Amino acid sequence: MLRSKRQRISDDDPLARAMEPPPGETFEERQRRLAAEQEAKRVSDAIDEELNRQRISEKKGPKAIKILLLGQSESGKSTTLKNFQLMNSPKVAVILCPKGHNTDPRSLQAFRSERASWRAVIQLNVVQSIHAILDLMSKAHSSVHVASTSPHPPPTSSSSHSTNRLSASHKDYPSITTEHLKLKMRLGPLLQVEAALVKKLLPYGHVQLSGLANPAQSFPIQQEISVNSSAGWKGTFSRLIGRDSCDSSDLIDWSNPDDPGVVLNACAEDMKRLWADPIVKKMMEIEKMRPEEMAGFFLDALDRVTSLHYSPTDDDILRARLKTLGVSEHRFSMKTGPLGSPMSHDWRVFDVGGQRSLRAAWVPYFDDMNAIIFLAPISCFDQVLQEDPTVNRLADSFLLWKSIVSNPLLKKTDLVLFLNKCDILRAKLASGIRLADYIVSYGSRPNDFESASVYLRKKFAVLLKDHSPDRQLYCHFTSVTDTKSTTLILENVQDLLVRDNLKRSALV
Ligand SMILES: Nc1nc2c(ncn2[C@@H]2O[C@H](COP(=O)(O)OP(=O)(O)OP(=O)(O)O)[C@@H](O)[C@H]2O)c(=O)[nH]1
Ligand SMILES: [Mg+2]
Repeated sequence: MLRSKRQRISDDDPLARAMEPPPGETFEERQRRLAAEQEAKRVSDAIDEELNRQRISEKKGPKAIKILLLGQSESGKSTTLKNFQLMNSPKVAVILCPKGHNTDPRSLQAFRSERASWRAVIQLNVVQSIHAILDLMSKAHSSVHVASTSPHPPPTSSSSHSTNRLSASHKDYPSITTEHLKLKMRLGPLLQVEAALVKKLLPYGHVQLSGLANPAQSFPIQQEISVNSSAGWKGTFSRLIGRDSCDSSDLIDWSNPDDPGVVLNACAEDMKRLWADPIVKKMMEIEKMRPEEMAGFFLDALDRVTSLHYSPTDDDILRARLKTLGVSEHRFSMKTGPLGSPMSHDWRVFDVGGQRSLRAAWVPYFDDMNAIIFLAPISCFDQVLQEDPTVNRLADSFLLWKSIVSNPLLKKTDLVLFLNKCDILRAKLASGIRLADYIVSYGSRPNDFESASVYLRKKFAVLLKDHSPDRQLYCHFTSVTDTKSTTLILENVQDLLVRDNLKRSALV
């Protein structure tokens, strides 16, 4: 009975039928068949084992190479990160978006979902530059007014931006006219735009008041917004508009009368008038205020950035200023490798906030990094820290570099030094600002970029030699707002780190 049931199953099941011993199999034939089956199983198990081994080793993989970006606030860390983003964007020639806001297909890929958010940041940067100039005008006005009614000169209080500058002790401002006062009034609506833009970004960050409150000025004091770059602020404006698209600038409702761009466009001529005004220029000169060297400077592109259909280019995004709060991690998979045989590597780049109060948050990341890119803005020799106006920015960079190179947790970490903002240094020295007036030891050396940059590099090299003598100095002169040169430098750095990584894994 049992037999007949098995017989039925094998009749129904083609696999069972195929596996059945051939009818009338002899003892020798059976032995041969079983041996063949055993061999087939052995081969199959070996294949499974190999596949399993490959899966495990893929999982373990070559470890991601981790880079931590360090440096004081405004040194260019987030801008360097944006360069990594640009390098990592797929270089496809197909333009998927219907509206070609930017002709570089690479850039369409890199920042496309963030463009509307960066537009708002740039608008805020523009408004804040104008705000700073208006503050200065108010200050000059009140100081001239006080001087004309008082036998004593007014005390010198600094404007919001001049707190970042070692300012002149004696201020002899030119008088402003009623035309200036009218201009200031007409620019009033920009303050509402500023408040609205700050409010939109606020849920993702935090507002800091910068500069000193001046009771004589009718404009409120400046606010600087900082965001946690991992907090999703870049989607803020897309979400406000409410839909998803391939390029977030396609989501901007150009006909919305409440769009900040409308007010900026309406105030464009007055902003240009203010920026070109000779009396305002004279005031800025006295105050040593040079907006063109400040973070987020767009006053030389007012026609473009205030146009009704303005959408930021990559260069604009690189120049936009938004202070970082906290630490954020960015993952890239890039083809890099020495000897002309590019391999795909996973890269993790960590961006941090550089302001003094945020530096304690760097330490937990120290023991797990392959490399640190340390940014020192060497153009800042005549500026002070925003968070502590008693400290010179260059002096702060030297101290910070010293503490990084001598930190025992970073003993095995590669250090790459970017002496940044070389474009600003070059322009500053060419305009007659003397390095020797701020660094006495510079002495009578020529006040040109070549001599100054070599001198400053040497200062950083000496600190490394004194505090970490076994380490080699990898140093680059950079202007990280220039993507072309920065891409070459970052490729060079990546090459160095891949080689180093390979060397280390060979030693392990
Ligand atoms: N002209 C010029 N501007 C630069 C350069 N590097 C950075 N900037 C600008 O300087 C401003 C500050 O740069 P960020 O990259 O935001 O500075 P950060 O180090 O991230 O600053 P925190 O986030 O405050 O720590 C931005 O507006 C940049 O566009 C440079 O080499 N040249
Ligand atoms: Mg930053």
